[in-house]
Amino acid sequence: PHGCTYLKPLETQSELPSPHHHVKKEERHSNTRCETILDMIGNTPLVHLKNLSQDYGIKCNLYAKCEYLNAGGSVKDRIGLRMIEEAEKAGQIKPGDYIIEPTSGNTGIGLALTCAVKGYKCIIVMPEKMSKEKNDVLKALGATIIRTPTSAAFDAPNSHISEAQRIKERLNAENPGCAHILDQYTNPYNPIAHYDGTAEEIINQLNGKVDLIVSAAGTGGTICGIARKIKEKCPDCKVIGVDPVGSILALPDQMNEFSGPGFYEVEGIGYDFIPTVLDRFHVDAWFKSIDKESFKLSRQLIKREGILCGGSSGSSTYCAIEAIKKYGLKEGQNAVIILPDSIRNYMTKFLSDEWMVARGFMEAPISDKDPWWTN
Ligand SMILES: C=C(NCc1c(COP(=O)(O)O)cnc(C)c1O)C(=O)O
Repeated sequence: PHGCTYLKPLETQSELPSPHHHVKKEERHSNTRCETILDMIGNTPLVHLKNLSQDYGIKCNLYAKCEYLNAGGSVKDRIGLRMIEEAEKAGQIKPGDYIIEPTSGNTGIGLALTCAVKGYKCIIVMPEKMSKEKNDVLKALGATIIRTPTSAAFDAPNSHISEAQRIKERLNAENPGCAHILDQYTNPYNPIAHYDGTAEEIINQLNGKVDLIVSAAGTGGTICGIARKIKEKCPDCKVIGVDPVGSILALPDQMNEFSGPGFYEVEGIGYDFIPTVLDRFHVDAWFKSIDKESFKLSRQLIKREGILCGGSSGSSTYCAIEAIKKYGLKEGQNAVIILPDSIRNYMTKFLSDEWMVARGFMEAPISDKDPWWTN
């Protein structure tokens, strides 16, 4: 039902751009007309990381799938829209209802954006750890935001998951059927959105030649949806999952043993339980990520490629470089990193030198006249 239309009339079938058509700058978006901003979810660009490849001596083609260029600023816009569309199709929700979701923020923004356009009331339940920037975007989109303790275990009564359930029950007690949790942790349309969308786009953008895909996991919807389609169309492609130290998503389980604090700063990835939508066996190999290297790589993507990405993008990029070296990807082979969200969510966090220095993620700049991008 959605779809941007390029206004330039195509005279004949032969003029239809092939799926591998490199859209020229003058064609892209300059004449796009959309019914709503929801049409600007999906079809994100795949960008060649030439400078970073040079910096790390990478011989294969290294690409970034820039999911931060979705309408709401993250990969989770895809599932926010798809979960609502499927619930509408199934007659489960109607405009005016409450859509409630436990989230680390980006799924919340994707849902709140869709709710704003379609006329739903949105209630987002988000752990305290998540940034003020996400909170402010959600507020601007008209969502009601409830914050929960970061340290609460997923099944504790004060976790974001339990709190969302309580709010839903209370609202339905007053007005039966008015409140719904679409639930990204169990909803099949979470991975399906990536099976149908993200994966197909990558395969088309690389003319069907994909040798490695690296994605950091939270619910696991992105990596599982992509893995299922890639294994069908590019069976030799390696699918690499990234899980932060302190989380338990990686396999084998021994990788998840650690002695340090369970807390990590990167937002959106890793959990203390295995989400239903995450089929860990679809992933060929898991790599563990740490905060310091994640933020270092995010800052390098910004500084060397002009790619204004978030912290988990650095987690995936760090592990992608490790994986490319481990598997010896050669010239002509294609590696893809999923970059889930943008710098917007972390302006007062990893983008701030003070914030980074205070947590030991970087040395204090030589002088305050030398902002981070000069050293
Ligand atoms: C689970 C949520 N986010 C997932 C996420 C991910 C992982 O995406 P998954 O498809 O959930 O595995 C990576 N990076 C960032 C910045 C994210 O926000 C959420 O926003 O509620």
